[in-house]
Amino acid sequence: MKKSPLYTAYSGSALLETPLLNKGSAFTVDERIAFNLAGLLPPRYETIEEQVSRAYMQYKSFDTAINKHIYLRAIQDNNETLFYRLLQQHLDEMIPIIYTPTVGDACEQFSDIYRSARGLFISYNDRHQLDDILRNATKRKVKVIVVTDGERVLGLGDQGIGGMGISIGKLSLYTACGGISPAYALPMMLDVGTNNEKLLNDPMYMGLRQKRVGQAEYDEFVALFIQAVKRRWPEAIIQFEDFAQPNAMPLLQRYREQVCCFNDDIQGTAAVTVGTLLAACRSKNVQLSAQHVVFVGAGSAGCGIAEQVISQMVAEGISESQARSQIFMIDRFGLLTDATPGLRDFQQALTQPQKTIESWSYSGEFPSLLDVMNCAKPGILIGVSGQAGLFTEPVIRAMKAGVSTPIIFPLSNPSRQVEATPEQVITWTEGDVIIATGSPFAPVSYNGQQYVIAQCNNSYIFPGVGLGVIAIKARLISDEMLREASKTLAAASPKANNGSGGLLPAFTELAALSKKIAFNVAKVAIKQGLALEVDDVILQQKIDENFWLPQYRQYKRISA
Ligand SMILES: NC(=O)C1=CN([C@@H]2O[C@H](COP(=O)(O)OP(=O)(O)OC[C@H]3O[C@@H](n4cnc5c(N)ncnc54)[C@H](O)[C@@H]3O)[C@@H](O)[C@H]2O)C=CC1
Ligand SMILES: CC(=O)C(=O)O
Ligand SMILES: [Mg+2]
Repeated sequence: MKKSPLYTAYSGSALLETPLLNKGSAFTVDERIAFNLAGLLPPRYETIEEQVSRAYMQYKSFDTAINKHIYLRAIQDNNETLFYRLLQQHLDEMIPIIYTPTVGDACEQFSDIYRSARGLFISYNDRHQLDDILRNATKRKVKVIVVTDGERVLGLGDQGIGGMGISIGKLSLYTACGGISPAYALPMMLDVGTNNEKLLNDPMYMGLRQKRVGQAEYDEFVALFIQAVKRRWPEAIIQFEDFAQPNAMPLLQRYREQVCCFNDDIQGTAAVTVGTLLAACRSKNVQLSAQHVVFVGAGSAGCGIAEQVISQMVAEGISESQARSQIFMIDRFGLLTDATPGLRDFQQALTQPQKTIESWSYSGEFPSLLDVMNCAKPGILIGVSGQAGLFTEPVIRAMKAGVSTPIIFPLSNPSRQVEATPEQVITWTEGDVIIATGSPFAPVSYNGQQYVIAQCNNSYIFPGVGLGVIAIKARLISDEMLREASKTLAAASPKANNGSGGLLPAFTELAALSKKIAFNVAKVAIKQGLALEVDDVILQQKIDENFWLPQYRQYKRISA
């Protein structure tokens, strides 16, 4: 569909320096005259396809993933349309560069590799100038904000201001896979200090050089931030990303009824994991509600997934207490039971009664992961601990001894934090396994068979949810909407539908999948009274209209 012309007052070098508007060598002869660009560009006019060819050639010349990341980010900061066109054409190859695993390195090295401004950095010291700061944003019509405080970046711990890398990466996927115009997407970083000594002692570190502020100051700061966003962009979605466990759930509970927000690590991860589990169970011809499920890492992601697994089991017809009895949460000190001290509220609801384990054989104070494998005989094992190597050979072999075709999801990111590599899991189960990981892994060959490794990552969920919410201006994001996203994902599984192919659709199909998720999620929002009613035809039209594509528009000049 050809877009209408875009009217802009920018011209000359200001136009070339505005990434949302810059077309570089693709400015036409007429535009070069109309916008005072003559002489500022090499004479030859180029199409976006020609620009993509050059950019890809340059991209290929970099040897390391981090240098490729720096190069792609430079294009993004220079010409967003070209960046997304390049990404669209090489999605499989470039997603691991702009997102996990390489984004983890980019967050760790954020200050070292910093090049140019993007998004908003809001430091605690600026808490009384929030309205001014939000007014300074280069984008006026913001519809999606990804905000982090950098305290738990992937499985890499406190990265302070480096968390901005993850906000940028998530929003790149919102655009590349969910069609959200980059003009509407704003990454944000709340800088409240860092407890990472390495960063505090690093002369290059660009964030506040102090320990994180105390809880009362923190809560007040976040409250001021939420109020300021509500004043400036009342309809914007706020995606909380990579907040540490003490703040993730409390912030979600505090704000989810006040603003259109969600926590990606709790809710997005739950939606993608339950969707992938449903696909796995379907392809194995079993019910999720018949499984014992073990989680390693009873944090934001683990407890978020567990609660959604319980809802799904109840929807399949078992009682809630039965469903809870089938969930085994393991953290640093072993299985969580009602005798485990110091648990948070959301963990307490997921403990096993001590009396359940009375007949178990174990030696420590609480059963270890290996004990749980031997005694609970789970069909499903999920890793969300952020700790590499926890799924050891004895653990996987013990699981396999208790069940045929175990479902094993080591979901921690980035790749180097994975609980076990797909190759290890496939070898130790002798190839009889259904596996998905959080970061991308290459297919594994075992005994003459190729195993495609599904990437169970919340990036399958948030672009579509965001698109649906924006299309109908939903007021809030409900659990039911996220459950619908999960169901839509499960229904798109090639393996569950055809008995072969990947457990999840390929990333290259994510744009089409996001539109389906958007449609279904929007319908639920309408049904729940969270958005104005529209019929299906109009709804589809709104989704299509909101789906931005990386193509240049013709520019017309308006006087400043
Ligand atoms: N695939 C995906 O889409 C997603 C993956 N994740 C990954 O999950 C991991 C955890 O994220 P969150 O739950 O938000 O963090 P979190 O910090 O809230 O939870 C991690 C939990 O693991 C526990 N843990 C640490 N060492 C352990 C050990 N040796 N044994 C058992 N438990 C241990 C911690 O005590 C903590 O409770 C991260 O690596 C993150 O990258 C998170 C969100 C989405
Ligand atoms: C994928 C994601 O959100 C995480 O690892 O934190
Ligand atoms: Mg995250």
